[in-house]
Amino acid sequence: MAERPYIVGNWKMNGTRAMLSEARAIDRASQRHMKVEVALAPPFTLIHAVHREVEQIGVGAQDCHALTEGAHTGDISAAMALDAGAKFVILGHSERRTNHGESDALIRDKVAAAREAGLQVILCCGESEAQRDAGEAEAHVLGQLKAALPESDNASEWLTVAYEPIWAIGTGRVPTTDDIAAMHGAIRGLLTDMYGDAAAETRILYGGSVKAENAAAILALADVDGALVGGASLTAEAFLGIVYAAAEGEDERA
Ligand SMILES: O=C[C@H](O)COP(=O)(O)O
Repeated sequence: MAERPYIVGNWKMNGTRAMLSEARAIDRASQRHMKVEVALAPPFTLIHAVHREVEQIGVGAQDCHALTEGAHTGDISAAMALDAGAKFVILGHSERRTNHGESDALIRDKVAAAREAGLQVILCCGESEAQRDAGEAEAHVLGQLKAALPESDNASEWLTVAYEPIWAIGTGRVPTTDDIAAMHGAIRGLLTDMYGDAAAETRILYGGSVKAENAAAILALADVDGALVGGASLTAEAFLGIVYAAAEGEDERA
């Protein structure tokens, strides 16, 4: 079991400087709950501003290019994200895979680029509703991870996995706790096969319609080490409800 629960807010394509007050409020409140690690991934345009605004929480990017520099209009390299204040990058999110046609091979290259630059990686995986209905969810998710991860490396120092069933993202629908636990157990098994006992330290987040109301039940599951939160990370009030649920869970376990 990883040391502290990790609650990460992914602002997606939301946020202007007016939202810095939300980041500040999240940061200040999180300082009173040090048993929980909290981070935000704002859009590229706000990484530097959020980094300057906060004292405690981590700041990350939502994507990076697989190359270090060059003629790639509109793209951002891992080193640029790091320079702006990011300490991690979310890679392989289903919205990148769907909207930008990102393949497992490209995501593998991006993971390598992020590591080379010194960024931690939150690697996303998740099945569609059709894949789950066909009984292919686990094979699909494990296949995504195998395709994107290096085989001989101690990943626990830089890797976080986020399991996000596509059909649960932004829909208000959440898998059963049994289904979440089964998938997280399977992911832990794969990481252990790949990286040995150190895989116990790799955090596996759940993402998909996490809110204050369902966070405690999800975070209490075996092999769920935190949450990747979209919509409910856009206001301090909603996001902190999840942070507080994680903190209360830690208090109960203590
Ligand atoms: O990255 C976050 C996930 O896609 C979850 O988004 P959501 O909390 O809005 O369902």
